[in-house]
Amino acid sequence: MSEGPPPAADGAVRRRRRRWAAAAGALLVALLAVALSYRGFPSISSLSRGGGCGCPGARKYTGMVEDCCCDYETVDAINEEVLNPILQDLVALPFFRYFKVKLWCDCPFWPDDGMCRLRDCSVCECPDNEFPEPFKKPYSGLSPENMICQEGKPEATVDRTLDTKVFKGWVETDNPWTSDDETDNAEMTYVNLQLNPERYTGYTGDSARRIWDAIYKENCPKYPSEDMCQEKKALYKLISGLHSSISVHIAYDYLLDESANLWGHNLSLLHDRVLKYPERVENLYFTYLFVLRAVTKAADYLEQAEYNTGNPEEDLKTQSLVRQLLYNHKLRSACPLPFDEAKLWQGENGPELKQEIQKQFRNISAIMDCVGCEKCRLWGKLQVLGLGTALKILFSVDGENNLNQQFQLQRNEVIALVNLLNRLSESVKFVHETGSSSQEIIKQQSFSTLQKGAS
Ligand SMILES: Cc1cc2nc3c(=O)[nH]c(=O)nc-3n(C[C@H](O)[C@H](O)[C@H](O)COP(=O)(O)OP(=O)(O)OC[C@H]3O[C@@H](n4cnc5c(N)ncnc54)[C@H](O)[C@@H]3O)c2cc1C
Repeated sequence: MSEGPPPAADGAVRRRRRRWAAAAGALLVALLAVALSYRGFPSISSLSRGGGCGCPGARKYTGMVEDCCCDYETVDAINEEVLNPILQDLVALPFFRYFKVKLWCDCPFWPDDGMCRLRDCSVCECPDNEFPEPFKKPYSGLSPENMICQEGKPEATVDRTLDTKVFKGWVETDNPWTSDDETDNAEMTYVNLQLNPERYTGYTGDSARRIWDAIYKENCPKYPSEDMCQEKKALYKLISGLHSSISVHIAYDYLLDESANLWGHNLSLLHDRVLKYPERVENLYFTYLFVLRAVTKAADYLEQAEYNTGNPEEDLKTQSLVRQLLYNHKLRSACPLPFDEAKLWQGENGPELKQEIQKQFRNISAIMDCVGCEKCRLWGKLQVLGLGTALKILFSVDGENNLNQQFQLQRNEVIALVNLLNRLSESVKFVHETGSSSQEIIKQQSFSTLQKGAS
């Protein structure tokens, strides 16, 4: 009697094993799909969102950006080919790299916020010798007292080093959409934005959450239904789009290994905070188009503005890049009206609604003084001023929809506006480039976790 199975039976066993493997594979895929949907992943069909073939990994966002006049494909193409390269060069030039800001934490809402007091030196509890020497190096422009007050997080500190270039002043004018008085120079300092990239700072927990909660709950609640008016919906989307962009920058430049001071992309953070929620990506594109519309609407004003910093070569370059940004032929023909602001404030109660929303936005701007991390406060203030400037341009000071003769921008508003556009452009680019690959990485991670669990 032979001990092993006959050759014919051997083939049958192999076929049976293959069938079992196929069935087990199908079961795993089904389990994976359930697990992914449980974790809040969009379904495979919603991944393609009208992208044609519906294959996972295919481009996700197609068609018109909601409430805008330009589609996702055009935004991605124009951003990558035209806008991003111009903006990247522009923000590095002297005119756009120095931002005037009141960094003192002067929170009007939570005077007892320990986090805020501590970080701004009212209470300095950490002894200087707690900080390793290499941590101090990049911040040599700061006084030792300032170093003490960063709770061991030097990456959250603003580097105030400036070069010796001088500025030619612009008009001093206040922005009605923001709470800071932009004409008041007391306690204002200049910051070189190039030395302070927006990135991971370690600012998390209750303090950060409280800021976002206050912004959303009290000042721009998520629109509950289709009934909500367009203007309130737009305010929510602007803030949500800005929030997405901040999260994208944290994910783009993340401290991966603190002991080795290793920085890099954190794709799972990008996925968990932004990509997992299609609405957050949509709001990012919305905010980008809104700000782009403001920049192109103010084209004549911006073209004639003074970009003098005392460095003729760099200033000529600034002027030339500003013109390229404003009058780019590709942009003008592909996306002539990124957002149609004329549709807003048309109802009977338009003027009252505008006052209400202006007040809410001013409140949001005041909340920036409560952000308990200096660098986050810097970028929070800059970007909120940038949005306030876009709102001022689109719905100019006296409520007219057209820019009137008296319309004026402050230099700092223009700096904030262009730097905000650049931040949004970077976020759109990163989301577009890594969107589908990060989905794949997360899926593979979930798949191997599932496999480990099954074995
Ligand atoms: C003005 C400001 C600037 C900041 N800048 C930085 C920075 O430069 N670097 C840094 O490391 N940290 C920064 N932070 C902190 C950062 O934004 C997060 O708060 C922090 O990383 C904790 O993240 P989280 O996962 O708790 O969710 P959070 O981002 O704090 O979100 C809180 C809640 O808001 C909702 N939410 C999240 N995203 C959106 C969205 N796009 N649209 C609508 N709702 C949303 C969700 O319900 C979420 O649970 C900043 C915070 C603020 C308020």
